[in-house]
Amino acid sequence: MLQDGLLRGRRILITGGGTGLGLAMADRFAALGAQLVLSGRRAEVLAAARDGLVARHGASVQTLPCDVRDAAAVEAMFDAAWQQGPLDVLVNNAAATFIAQTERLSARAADAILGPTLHGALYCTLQAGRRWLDSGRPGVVLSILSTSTRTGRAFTVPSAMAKSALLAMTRSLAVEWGPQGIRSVAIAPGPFPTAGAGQALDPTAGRAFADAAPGAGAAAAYAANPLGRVGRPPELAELAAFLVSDSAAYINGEMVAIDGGQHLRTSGAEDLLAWGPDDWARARAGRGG
Ligand SMILES: CCCCCCCCCCC/C=C/C(=O)SCCNC(=O)CCNC(=O)[C@H](O)C(C)(C)COP(=O)(O)OP(=O)(O)OC[C@H]1O[C@@H](n2cnc3c(N)ncnc32)[C@H](O)[C@@H]1OP(=O)(O)O
Ligand SMILES: NC(=O)C1=CN([C@@H]2O[C@H](COP(=O)(O)OP(=O)(O)OC[C@H]3O[C@@H](n4cnc5c(N)ncnc54)[C@H](OP(=O)(O)O)[C@@H]3O)[C@@H](O)[C@H]2O)C=CC1
Repeated sequence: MLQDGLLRGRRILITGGGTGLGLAMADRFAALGAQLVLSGRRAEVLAAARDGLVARHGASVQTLPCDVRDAAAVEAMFDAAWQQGPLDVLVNNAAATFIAQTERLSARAADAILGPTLHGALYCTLQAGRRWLDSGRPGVVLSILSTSTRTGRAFTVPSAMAKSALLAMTRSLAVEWGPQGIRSVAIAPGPFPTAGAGQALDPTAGRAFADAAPGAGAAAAYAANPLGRVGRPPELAELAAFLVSDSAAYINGEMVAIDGGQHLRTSGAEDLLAWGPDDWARARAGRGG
């Protein structure tokens, strides 16, 4: 249990902060006293997240709709955030993925994943880093990656590539920006049953990526995990709160996996090797394509 008020007064921008793991982090950071800046493409999703955080914690929450694929829009978002006060922490959480046979990916499909996941996180990191360096302020960049950075992952190749590149960014900036008081850290989640991940990774409804309680469709996913379950978003949020806080002041350039040890056994995607053409056709149809 982290100490009350651990993040009091810290201003933290979370990309993709209106849903899933981003919202779980926002909730925990707010409970620990942080002021939040939430970004994502959908203004109405951000507004609903802000209303909930205000109701639950009386938190200070700024919402800044932004498509992180657009470098100019990212710069404008950081200008708007900094106008209300300097940020202390950037959480690179926004990302996109879907399962697909790699040889069938069009260039647009690859870019739909690389754009937000890799370019978006880099654009945000550059904007935050420049402002911290110019003002001599310390800062923390926390990037939400994936255990694919350790295992690779079949059928989600652009996502695995983007997350691995961001791990390289985390390690490189730890050295380059560390002397100026800017820490770079990362979390590699295993399967956490958010709505976004379910939609992106399990279009055939419950085969491999099911909801929190073990059921028939989820049996394989649970059996694959040494701890016999998927992750709970508040567990990841607790780790994130620790890593961005001063309690982790000597952690720099490190990635922490939170997956019950699953990646030591499987990347999570091997079951898809058994899929035949009908399975893939159903998966494509599941997204309306
Ligand atoms: C089942 C086993 C899995 C094992 C899992 C193990 C452990 C889990 C590890 C998980 C690691 C990472 C997880 C996550 O990132 S979860 C977060 C997921 N959240 C999101 O993806 C939210 C954002 N998503 C989106 O915005 C969209 O879903 C999308 C990614 C599709 C992007 O939308 P956009 O509007 O930009 O894109 P378009 O619809 O215009 O499409 C662009 C091109 O991409 C092609 N496409 C789209 N979907 C698919 C698909 N499912 N398969 C193949 N191709 C796809 C589309 O056709 C366009 O290309 P073309 O113009 O050439 O047709
Ligand atoms: N859940 C899981 O099992 C795992 C998740 N992860 C990582 O955790 C993070 C959160 O995922 P999760 O919460 O599950 O999924 P979500 O789909 O809920 O989160 C993705 C968020 O990113 C935002 N986003 C997507 N594209 C853009 C864009 N172009 N510009 C700005 N924001 C964008 C979405 O908001 P909007 O659509 O409004 O823009 C959404 O809030 C991601 O980095 C994911 O890769 C890693 C491993 C496993």
